[in-house]
Amino acid sequence: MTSRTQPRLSRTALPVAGLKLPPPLPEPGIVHLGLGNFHRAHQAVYTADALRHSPGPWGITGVSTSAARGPRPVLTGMAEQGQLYTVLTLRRDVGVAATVPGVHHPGLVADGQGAEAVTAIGSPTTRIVSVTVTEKGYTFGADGRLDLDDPLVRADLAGGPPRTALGLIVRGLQHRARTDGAPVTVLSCDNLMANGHRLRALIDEFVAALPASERPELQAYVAASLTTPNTMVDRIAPATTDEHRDLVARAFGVRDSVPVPAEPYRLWVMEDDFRAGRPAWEHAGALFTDDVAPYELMKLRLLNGAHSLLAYLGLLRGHRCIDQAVTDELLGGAVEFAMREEILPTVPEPEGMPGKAYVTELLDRFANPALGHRTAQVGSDGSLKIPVRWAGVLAESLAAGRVPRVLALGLAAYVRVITADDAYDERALGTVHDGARPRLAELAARASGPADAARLLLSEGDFLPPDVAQHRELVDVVGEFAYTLAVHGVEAALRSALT
Ligand SMILES: NC(=O)c1ccc[n+]([C@@H]2O[C@H](COP(=O)([O-])OP(=O)(O)OC[C@H]3O[C@@H](n4cnc5c(N)ncnc54)[C@H](O)[C@@H]3O)[C@@H](O)[C@H]2O)c1
Ligand SMILES: O=P(O)(O)OC[C@@H](O)[C@@H](O)[C@H](O)[C@H](O)CO
Repeated sequence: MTSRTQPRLSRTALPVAGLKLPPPLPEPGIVHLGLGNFHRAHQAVYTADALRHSPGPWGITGVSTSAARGPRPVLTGMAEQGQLYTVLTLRRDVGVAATVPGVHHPGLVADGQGAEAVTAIGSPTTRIVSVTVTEKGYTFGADGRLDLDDPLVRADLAGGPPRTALGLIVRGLQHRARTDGAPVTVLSCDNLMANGHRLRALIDEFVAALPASERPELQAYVAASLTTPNTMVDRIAPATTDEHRDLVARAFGVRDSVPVPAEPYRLWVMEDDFRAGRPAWEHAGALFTDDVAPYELMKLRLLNGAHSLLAYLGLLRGHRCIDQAVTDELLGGAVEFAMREEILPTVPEPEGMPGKAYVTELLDRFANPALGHRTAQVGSDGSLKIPVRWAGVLAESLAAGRVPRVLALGLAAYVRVITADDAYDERALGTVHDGARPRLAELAARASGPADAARLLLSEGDFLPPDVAQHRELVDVVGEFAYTLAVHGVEAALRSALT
C-alpha cells in the first residue's frame, strides 16, 4: 500500500529510491497531443534514451486532449511530481524494473487552454507535433472523412480556442503560416493503418472546410512545410490501477500517482520524413524505413487483431485479463489458429520479421500475467478498432474464396458483447465502452433473434466496408455463430469454429 509518509516522486527522491536520474530537462521541441499511457511508455522512453546518447532540444509539452470535461489525473499527477512518473517494466518471471523518462515540460489542457496549445504548436521552437488520441480523437465519420456533423469539429472550424485534435493541429499550423512559416512534422502514433496519410487527409479536409478567406495561405503552408510520416508503434501499456501505484511504493519507497505499466518489448518503425529534425531515436532502437506499410499491416492485423479476438471471446469466457484468455486452452488455441491460418496469409513479411516467429512471440507477450491488461479495455471502441484490425483480413480472405471462421466468430462475439445485457459479467470484468453502442443496440432491438441481430448489425451497423458487410456467406456464418453463442454458449461456438 502507498503511505502518506513516503516521499512523493521527485528528482531529489530518485537516488534514494534507487532510480536512475533522467537527463537534464531539454528545451521544448515536441508538442504531444494525448498525454495517455501509451505516449508515456513509448515515445517518451525512446526520447529519453535518445537524449542520453545525443542531447538536443527535444523536451515534450503534453496536451491533454480528451473532449470530455472532468479531472485530468495524469496532468495533475505529473504536475505534482515535477513532471516525473515511473514506467514500470512488468516481466512475468523476475521483479519489476522502472525508468523515469523526465522529458516533459508542464502540460496543457485542450479544453480550457486551447489558445495556449495553439501557441505551443505554432511556436518556431516546436519541430514535431506528435499524436496519440485514440481512434475517436481523429473525429472521422463512418465514411472515414472528417465528421463535419460533430459539434466540436464545427465549433473548431468556426474559430475560437480549439478542443479537437484536428482543430488544435490546424490552428497551430495556421499560426505558423501567419508567423515565421517554419516547417514542422505532425506524427501520428495511433493504431490506424497508414496513420500519417490518414491524418494528413483529415488535416486537408479540415483546411478545406474553413472559410474561403482562410484557405489559400494555409494550403500553401501545408503543401510546402508539413510532413506526416507513417509510423508503426508497439508496446503493450495497459491502464494504470492502484496495484501499479502500490508496486512503485513497495519496490522503490516513493509515491507515484501516475505510473505507467508496460511490457518489456517495444518497437517503433517510422518513415524518416521530418521537416525540422528529430531526436536521434535510432539510438534508442527505433527503425527508419521508406515504407512502413508491411510493418503496420503485420502488427495491426496480427497483434491488434488477435487482441480484439481475445477480448470479445475472453469476456464471453469470463476472463478479466488478456493473459487469462490466451492461456485458456480452447480459446488460446482458436486465436492461435486464427493468427496462423486466417490472418498470417494476408500479411506481407517485413524484412527481418518472419511471420511465424512473430506469432509465437506475440502469444508469449499476451501471456504475460504481470500486465493485467483488461479484456474490457482492449474490447472498448470495437466499432472503430474492428475496421482497422479485422476488415482487411476479412475482405482479402473473402475475395480469395475463404470465410475465416474464427474471425467470423469474433464478429458474432462483438455483436453479443455490445448488444446483449447478459453477455458477460460487467461487474466482475469491467465495462466495454463503445460510442456506437446505442445505435447498435437499437438495431439489435429490431431483430427477431440473435442471428437476425448479427445480420442487421453487419449490414446496417456501419462498422465494416460493404464488400465485407454484405458478403452473403460471411453474414450467414456470423449469424449462425451468434445463434450458437446465445443458445449453446461460447465453448460450443469455439468448437464449431475450429471444425
Ligand atoms: N496502450 C497501448 O498498449 C498502445 C500501444 C500502441 C498504440 N497505442 C495507441 O495509443 C492510443 C492511446 O492509448 P493509451 O494507452 O495512451 O490510452 P489512454 O486512455 O491512456 O490515453 C488516451 C489519450 O487519448 C485522449 N483522447 C481520448 N479520447 C479523445 C478524443 N475524443 N479526442 C481527443 N483526445 C482523446 C485522452 O485524453 C488521452 O490522453 C491507442 O488508442 C492506440 O492508438 C496504444
Ligand atoms: O490501445 P487500444 O485501446 O487502441 O487497443 C488495445 C490494444 O490492442 C493495444 O493498445 C495494444 O496493446 C498495442 O497496440 C500494442 O502495441
